[in-house]
Amino acid sequence: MSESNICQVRATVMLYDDTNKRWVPAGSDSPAFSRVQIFHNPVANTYRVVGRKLQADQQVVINCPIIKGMKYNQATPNFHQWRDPKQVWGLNFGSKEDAALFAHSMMQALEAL
Ligand SMILES: CC(=O)N[C@@H](Cc1ccccc1Cl)C(=O)N1CCC[C@]12C=C[C@@H]1CC[C@@H](C(=O)N3CCC[C@@H]4C=C[C@H]5CC[C@@H](C(=O)O)N5C(=O)[C@H]43)N1C2=O
Repeated sequence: MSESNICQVRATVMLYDDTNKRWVPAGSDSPAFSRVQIFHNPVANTYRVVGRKLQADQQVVINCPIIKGMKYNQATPNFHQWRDPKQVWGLNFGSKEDAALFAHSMMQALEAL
């Protein structure tokens, strides 16, 4: 099924480690930038956030469905976060413009679900 890419930004993808009450970089332990995209599947009308490390290995560090009614928290102009059933995701954006672009697409997706 073809998915269209509705936005693409640079961000460090983080997960909140509830046990130790701290943020850890998603994927291997190097907190490096990833290319984070929101994909839309128009047939199923589903959206998901996919992030791949910008480094050579292109490791997928996030592949998270956007769930109807999800709360997207813009904690600061550069750091946004949301909960999924299992964990809390955080995006530390490379720029405030990237953060605003991603938030706009996320809001569009949440409104369309
Ligand atoms: C009801 C609910 O779920 N509330 C959630 C938030 C939420 C609300 C509504 C809908 C969804 C969600 Cl997810 C909640 O509050 N959560 C989710 C897990 C973590 C946290 C809990 C406690 C800590 C205290 C401090 C605060 C925090 O984490 N930051 C402050 C703001 C930016 C600041 C920026 C960057 C990151 C990079 C590393 C660390 C640092 O800068 O060194 N850091 C920070 O310190 C960041 N917390 C949270 O956000």
